[in-house]
Amino acid sequence: MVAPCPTRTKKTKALGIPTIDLSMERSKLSELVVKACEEYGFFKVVNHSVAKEVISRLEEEGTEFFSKSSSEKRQAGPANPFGYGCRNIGPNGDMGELEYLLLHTNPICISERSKTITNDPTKFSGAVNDYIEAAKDLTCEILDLVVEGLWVQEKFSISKVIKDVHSDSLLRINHYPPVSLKGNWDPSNEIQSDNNNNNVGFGEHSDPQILTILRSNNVGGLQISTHDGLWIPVPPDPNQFFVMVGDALQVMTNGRFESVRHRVLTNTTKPRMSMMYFAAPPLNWWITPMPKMVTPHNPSLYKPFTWAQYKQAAYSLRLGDTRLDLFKIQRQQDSHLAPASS
Ligand SMILES: C=C1C[C@]23C[C@@]1(O)CC[C@H]2[C@@]12CCC[C@@](C)(C(=O)O1)[C@H]2[C@@H]3C(=O)O
Ligand SMILES: O=C(O)CCC(=O)C(=O)O
Ligand SMILES: [Fe+2]
Repeated sequence: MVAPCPTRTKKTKALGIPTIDLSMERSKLSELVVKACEEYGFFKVVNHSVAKEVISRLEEEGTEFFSKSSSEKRQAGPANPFGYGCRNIGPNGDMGELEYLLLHTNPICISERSKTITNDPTKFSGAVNDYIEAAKDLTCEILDLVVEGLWVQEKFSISKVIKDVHSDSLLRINHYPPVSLKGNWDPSNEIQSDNNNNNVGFGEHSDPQILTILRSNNVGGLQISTHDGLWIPVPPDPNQFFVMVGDALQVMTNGRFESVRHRVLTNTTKPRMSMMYFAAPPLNWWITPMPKMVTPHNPSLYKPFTWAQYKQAAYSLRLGDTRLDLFKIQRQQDSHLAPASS
């Protein structure tokens, strides 16, 4: 038997994460974006136009908030689903080694929620709103490239649903304190560990939305799963952004893109802080494949559903569940085959 060589596998795969330079010529750029979405559902963007100061202001607000005492932080919670959450993820018993702030991106919601988060709500909401605007612009730029690269009908736009005032996009700031390897193992809790006994900060899942824009400090832990089920560690890069295909974009491309499954393992010595912008349509928006993605040879794989229906399904399930299965159209693929003889 030939044993696999773990170092080699890790190195080769780490190099495999696509990096896309947004300053490139547009037609080549859209081609590369589509290729990365098809192959990994994940890529890193460099040469984006988000100002460093917009990133550092949100980072400072996050650091200040998470350094408060537990009782102060709990005043902004519990997360149901918005607000401060600690270890509980979602309503169905999922747990992770993290604490977080989950916010709706509507400016009125931000301004109300900020009052429970900090003594200087104007400064906090200013930093959050500026970051959201920048992340939204980056998302729209990428979605326009997706549409161009797929050669879908002229004038078709996914970015317009993200810009809609009723968009249901979210912002999450995650903080993963360092956790020693199995150090505080407690038989009563539900924290899982991977095969190497690393603690799971945020369990395996895909994001339900259209696209996620992720940025973290210089502490690693994020891993993505390839289509063949291998976990690839993503080296952190605080000045750049990572882009993830979500379930809704999988449907819009009729399965040509697949949402990327990902997870976060905790570091043993350093705290990780990450910020995610989850780009979503308005609640009443129908999620269906784009016109050119459906042909007689390539019929729709999914029943039509609204974003509200999909969210309801997501919140009724566990973090790691493949919720899109609920909306798949079952076709008799092998109907031309003779029934198996008994
Ligand atoms: C366990 C859960 C947390 C989650 C809602 C869910 O029931 C399943 C999806 C989870 C997720 C993953 C991406 C970000 C997030 C905010 C979302 O929209 O879906 C979270 C939800 C959450 O933390 O509330
Ligand atoms: O914290 C991270 O790096 C990723 C978290 C994540 O996947 C999420 O919040 O959906
Ligand atoms: Fe995620």
